[in-house]
Amino acid sequence: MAMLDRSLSVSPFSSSAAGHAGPGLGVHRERVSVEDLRPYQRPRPISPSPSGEMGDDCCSTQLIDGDGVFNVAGIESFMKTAKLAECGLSYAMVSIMGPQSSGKSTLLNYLFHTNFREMDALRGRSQTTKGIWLARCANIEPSTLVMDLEGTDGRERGEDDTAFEKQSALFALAISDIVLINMWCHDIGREQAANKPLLKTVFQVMMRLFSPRKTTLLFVIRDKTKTPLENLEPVLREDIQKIWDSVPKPQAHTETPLSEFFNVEVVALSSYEEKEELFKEQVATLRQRFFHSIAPGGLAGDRRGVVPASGFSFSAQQIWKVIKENKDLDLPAHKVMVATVRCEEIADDKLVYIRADEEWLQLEEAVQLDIVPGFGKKLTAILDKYLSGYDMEAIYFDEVVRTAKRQQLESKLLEMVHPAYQSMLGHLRSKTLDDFKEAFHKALERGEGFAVAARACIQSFVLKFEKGCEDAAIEQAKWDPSKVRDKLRRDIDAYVASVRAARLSELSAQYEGQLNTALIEPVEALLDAASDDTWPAIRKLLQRETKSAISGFSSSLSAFDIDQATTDKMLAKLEEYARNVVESKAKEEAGRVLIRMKDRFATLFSRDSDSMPRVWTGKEDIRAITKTARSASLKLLSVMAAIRLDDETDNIENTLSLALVDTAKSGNANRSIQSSDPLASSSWEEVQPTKTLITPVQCKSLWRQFKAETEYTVTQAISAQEANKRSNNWLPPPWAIVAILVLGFNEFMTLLRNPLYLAVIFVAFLVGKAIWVQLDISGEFRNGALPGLLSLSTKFLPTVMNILKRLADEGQRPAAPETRRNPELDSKSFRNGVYHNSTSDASSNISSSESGAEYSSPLTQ
Ligand SMILES: Nc1nc2c(ncn2[C@@H]2O[C@H](COP(=O)(O)OP(=O)(O)OP(=O)(O)O)[C@@H](O)[C@H]2O)c(=O)[nH]1
Repeated sequence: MAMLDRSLSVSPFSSSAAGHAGPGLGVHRERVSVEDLRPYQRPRPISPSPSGEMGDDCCSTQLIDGDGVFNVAGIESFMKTAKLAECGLSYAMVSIMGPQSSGKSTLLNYLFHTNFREMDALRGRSQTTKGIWLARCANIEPSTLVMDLEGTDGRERGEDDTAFEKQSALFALAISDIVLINMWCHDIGREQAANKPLLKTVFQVMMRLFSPRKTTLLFVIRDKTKTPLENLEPVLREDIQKIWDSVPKPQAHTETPLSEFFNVEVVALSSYEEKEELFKEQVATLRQRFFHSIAPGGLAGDRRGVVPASGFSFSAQQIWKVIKENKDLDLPAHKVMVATVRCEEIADDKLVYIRADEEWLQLEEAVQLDIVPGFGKKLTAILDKYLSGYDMEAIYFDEVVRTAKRQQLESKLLEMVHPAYQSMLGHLRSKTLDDFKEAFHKALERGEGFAVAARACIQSFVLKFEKGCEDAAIEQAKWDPSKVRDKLRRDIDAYVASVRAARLSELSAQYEGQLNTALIEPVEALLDAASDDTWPAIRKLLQRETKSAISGFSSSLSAFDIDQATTDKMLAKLEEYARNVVESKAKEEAGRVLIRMKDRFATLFSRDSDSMPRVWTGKEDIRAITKTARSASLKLLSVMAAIRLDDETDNIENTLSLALVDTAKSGNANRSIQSSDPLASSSWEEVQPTKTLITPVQCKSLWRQFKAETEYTVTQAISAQEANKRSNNWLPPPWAIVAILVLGFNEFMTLLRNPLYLAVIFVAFLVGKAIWVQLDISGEFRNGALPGLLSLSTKFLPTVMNILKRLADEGQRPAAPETRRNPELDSKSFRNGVYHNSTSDASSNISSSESGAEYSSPLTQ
């Protein structure tokens, strides 16, 4: 009753309405404007359009038709026209119930300046409002929606058809903050009051709300009589209480007072038909109570179950659906359900909008191609736009639901934009890597040490990458770029390793080349001059060059900052390379040993100690020369037979010498030794197989081949020597000379006694010598005796004739001073019994020297 008392105390009609219900009453006087207090000019009743809408300008629609069908299209259109979605929670819902043709629509139109259809008074009382109509009140803050319900106890539906009445009552209670109960003044205190069944229905359906919110029931007493309201109100409240008490309640609410569910307010209005002006004034005053109705202390009941305006359409549909299905209506659960659906819708809208967002599409396209400066800020702004949009739209929905849906939206948004972020990081990574490569190469070209340059560049570019990541980061997510950074580090490290490997390889190649130059030709020369000092010299050369290369290589490696083990390994490799160079060269030379041996033999055999070609005159000891030359060749073979880089000693030379040279000397006397031939083996004693270049067997074979191939030279030399001897040995043997002297003593004495004979003999000698030279008798017989005789027989007579003719010519020619010969010249040009001019003399010299060289030419071959 305390509530009733309080309500009554604030009612403009509770005390002052008695007797003189006039304007100026009520608690909201200070907010009343002149416009509001001015009696409202009743709008002309209008007829609903076939679609159920009353017109565009009045912002109203039929929410549920007479058959209980919800007008989804109508309410969506109404929501847009009334811009309801923008109201958030700042709106109030008012509905009116009451008997049919009790002036409900008339009251609403005057109270809220709406255009609900009213009955034409001239046509008599019949049902004008069917179903439930919805309109937006004009010029009331906050936005107020009003529902005009179909009248109760109408003749049109029949006495028993109360299903729609109950459904619409429940619907109105579920969504309204204020429910106006329209009743005739004369029904108060009457047992058969017209609105008693209505109130019963209201209280019954209220029980079906699982957790009802407190609704304000504003009883509007129509056609107020002269009885003051303070007298009427207790009677009315008594009636209400009786009805409440008579309503069957669930166990939980048997003792629950009416005030638990309802704020009861009462107003009384004069008759519109009889006291229209007064009616209007009272209605204008009542209108003031609807201003700021949802503020604390306002007319509206508690706002626990209110759904945000943007969810009103969906909420109303769902409530009506539940009511139609005759299920219990759990308003808190309904509120959560509406919040869930609406927040999802809002979130889905945001996703759809962002996918078509021009700014986002441009950013997404740009980041596919290259780095986008300020990517993080741009994307943050885009995401923020849609997330704040969501927050604004969903702000009035259940916080738990709203937050959960926001998180879902954020996750979806982040999932959608994450590939762009990844793409950005990808560009950053590849750009950083490219820049690193360029800077690193430049640093190396400038001559910076490899390790120093690598360290500085890595530090600088990883820092750059991290700055880029910071630029790409968005505020809505803590995305971790460490994986990409790690990949970049791996790529950089791999690149540095590859450059290091290439540089080291170049460096190795450079020192290897240096070793090749320093070793190959000198080793070849040393091996060519095979002697006892050959391998010590090669060892010395190898040590010197290796030391030099290792020292250079080692200092170059220090710039690479590589570990000691690797450095040692590389140095050892270079050292081994140097050794391999020498060994390879030795192997190569060993492959040509036979040629070398022959060359050496030919050189020593065909040239003397002054390197002059030998002329086999007959004085040379061919056997000794051959032996010396062969020994030298054998020396070559023994030097080439094995690699001796480790200062090792072996017995190869002795073995070869014993087996190949001394065996021949000892001849066949040592047949038994031959049976244990030291060369009948494929390896040398004390020499590792890897160090063996020519095996004993190969040596033997080579020697045999060498001997066979040099034998011809020796034979040629011997032949030449014998030929020379023959050509120079024209004197008869000494015994013949002695015989001649003894036997020819008488003839000699005769000659001495007669000098004329001497002259004749001298002339005969000269003629004979001339014929000898002219005929070149020795030359003719060179090709054999028979061809020589045949040739001489043909040439002899003409030559003799020629000589005689010349003598005759010389005898007849007078001596002339200018043609006198220089006796000195004559003596020079007369050689071998014939004259030669100076030119022929020169050619004769050449020919002579050539003929002298004829003996040596076979040897030099
Ligand atoms: N006596 C009386 N009649 C009124 C009053 N207000 C309106 N009327 C008349 O009652 C008749 C019905 O008015 P409506 O406003 O259409 O009544 P309603 O309750 O909306 O009617 P339904 O929508 O058919 O239920 C009209 O002829 C009005 O002129 C009033 O205060 N007193």
